Amino acid sequence: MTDPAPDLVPVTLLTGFLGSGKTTVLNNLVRQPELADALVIINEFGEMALDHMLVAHSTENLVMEMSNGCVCCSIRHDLVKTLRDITWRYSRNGERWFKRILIETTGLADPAPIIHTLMTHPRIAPQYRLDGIVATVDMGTVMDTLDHHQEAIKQVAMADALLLTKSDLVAEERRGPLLHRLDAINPAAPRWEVRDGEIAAHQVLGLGLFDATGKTPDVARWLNEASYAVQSTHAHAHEHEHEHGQHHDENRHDDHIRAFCFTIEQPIAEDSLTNWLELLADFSGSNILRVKGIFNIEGTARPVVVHGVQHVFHPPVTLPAWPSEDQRSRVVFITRDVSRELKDFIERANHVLATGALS
Ligand SMILES: Nc1nc2c(ncn2[C@@H]2O[C@H](COP(=O)(O)OP(=O)(O)OP(=O)(O)O)[C@@H](O)[C@H]2O)c(=O)[nH]1
Repeated sequence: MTDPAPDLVPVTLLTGFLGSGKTTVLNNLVRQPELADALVIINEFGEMALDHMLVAHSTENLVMEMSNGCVCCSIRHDLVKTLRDITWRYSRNGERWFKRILIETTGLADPAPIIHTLMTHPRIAPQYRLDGIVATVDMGTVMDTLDHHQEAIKQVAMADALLLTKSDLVAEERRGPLLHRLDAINPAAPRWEVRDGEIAAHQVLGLGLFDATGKTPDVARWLNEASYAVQSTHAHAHEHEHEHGQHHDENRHDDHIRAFCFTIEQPIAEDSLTNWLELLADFSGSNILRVKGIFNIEGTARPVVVHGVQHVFHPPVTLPAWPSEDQRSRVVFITRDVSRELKDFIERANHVLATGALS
């Protein structure tokens, strides 16, 4: 297990569908003192690179990436190159001056490949860590967007925080169904209503579990397992479902998203966690969108946290202390297209965690 590594540069990913207000938010964020030492990377797709003109950041602190070709491949390639080069390109007197990075992705991006690059690339992972995924959601168009665009659902499902933009354009009676729909996709992420990009930097920074100030990280917020209506039982799963009696169009993509939370009462063996991580890493499907867990390991006083995007996991991190009285192990899965096979797999993973037995 590793200790939280304050020397890794935190990276915040700002995602959200086309026109959902990312640049407006970014523009507001970069004026705040917390982001004075941030390097901003804007990834634009296609011919028209306009976003950077809208961002009121010193051009010294701004990197524009232009992508053509396949969104996912070119983003991955460009990002690796940019992140590799910026340490020397943006150093003063031989020292890197920026303390954090903010990446605005193109609205069509699936965030997963970008996150995988940050977490696994041999030249990138040792230098950077994902601080959080923030997704803007245009309240005016989100229903339609979610109906038609898988990427938008993935952006919402994977986010650590949702910024609900343009609420001024939404009639009061439309808000309920809209929030309900977001509940079904990502019940745990905190949501902030944002008018014309106005959001305090501290609400979108430090969403991960590392805290350079040495404070105990806010695991409760990170895991937010209360939103899954967890009742304490032994290794028991609770599925976050739509409310009964609700009728949805069967073909709606986001009806395929489910969130599960497991709680394990007894401390678990370290081997169980190792086996569990191996099992998940071997899982070949991409239908596990996000996994987060906090673990009480036998014989240790400090909790271990793990988080993964699809089958890629950050190395487990030992926190300085338990953040609250609750010292049970808890795991959250956000999944897509929950087939019988996927359910069986999650059950098996759960069993491995509770017992350590791989079969
Ligand atoms: N009414 C209203 N308009 C907003 C709000 N936030 C952003 N907008 C407008 O929405 C439009 C799109 O905002 P952008 O910030 O460019 O969106 P984006 O996600 O960066 O767009 P792409 O880069 O094209 O994906 C702009 O005209 C903004 O002025 C809001 O809270 N209310």
